[in-house]
Amino acid sequence: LSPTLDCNGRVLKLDRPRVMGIVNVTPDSFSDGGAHDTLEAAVAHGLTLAAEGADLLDVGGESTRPGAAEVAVEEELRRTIPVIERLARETALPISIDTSKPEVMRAAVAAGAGLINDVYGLRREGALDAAAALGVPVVLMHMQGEPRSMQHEPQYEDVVAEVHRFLAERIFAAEMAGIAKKRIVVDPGFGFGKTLQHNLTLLAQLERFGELGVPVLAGLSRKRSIGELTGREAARERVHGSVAAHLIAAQRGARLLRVHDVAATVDALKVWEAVAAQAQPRRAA
Ligand SMILES: Cn1c(SCC(=O)Nc2ccccc2)nc2c(=O)[nH]c(N)nc21
Repeated sequence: LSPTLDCNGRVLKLDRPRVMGIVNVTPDSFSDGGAHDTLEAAVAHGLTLAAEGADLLDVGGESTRPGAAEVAVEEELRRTIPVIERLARETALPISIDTSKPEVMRAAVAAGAGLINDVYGLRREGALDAAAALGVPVVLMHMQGEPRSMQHEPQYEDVVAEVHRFLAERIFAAEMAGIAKKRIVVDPGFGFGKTLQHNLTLLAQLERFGELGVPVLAGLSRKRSIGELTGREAARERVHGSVAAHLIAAQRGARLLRVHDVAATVDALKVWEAVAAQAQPRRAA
């Protein structure tokens, strides 16, 4: 299986695990907080990630941290569109828009984005139709509950089965809305309504999601679970744990990895690729 995604003219080959670099355009992610500075800093960061070897860049204007407040659509547009325009001009990389709002999807694709990354799985009003009309690939992610409340004692009978069923349903809904299966990527949504144990079970059984017949994206970078396992309080001190987790995800079939630390992840994947290339199954004599 070596699918390719046509991201608004920029082709993303999924013949091997690819690295999605995170470009947050939220004032809290840059010290100054001023709009212009935030824009400049976000663009500079995106270019740095491109230089580090990212295969695509994920631009997001609304923090989806547990308990985060909703951002108005005008504010989300003000943050993301200028960054997407600049990055689309200054790099040849596919750019994904991290949003759940149809208006932001439309404006982002018009500005040069070629992939919709929706943590809400296109469940907002009008999102499915907007994504279908835009004709770009989509990432459908699992979330239990809402960002505000999802981490209040999340519970599952069988987390893998329930996430698997949700993703199968979202694939079906997307296909019914006119989104071809070859334009769909799924994602178990690490940290979105999951305890550490749930996240570990999902990672250990990540191959299960390959049964859905579409590429799998994994995003564990610097998340709380990594912090809990390593005892690293500060997000920027979770690089090593994040690289380990994403290597495991790659070994268990993930073809897209959403990361902050591109250079470190690219190096780890190079080592893994070299060994994986060795272990080609011997042809029957
Ligand atoms: C937009 N987005 C996010 S934001 C949450 C985050 O990074 N939290 C976080 C980051 C750093 C430290 C602590 C928490 N996570 C995913 C994901 O896992 N998959 C897909 N497809 N998109 C995603």
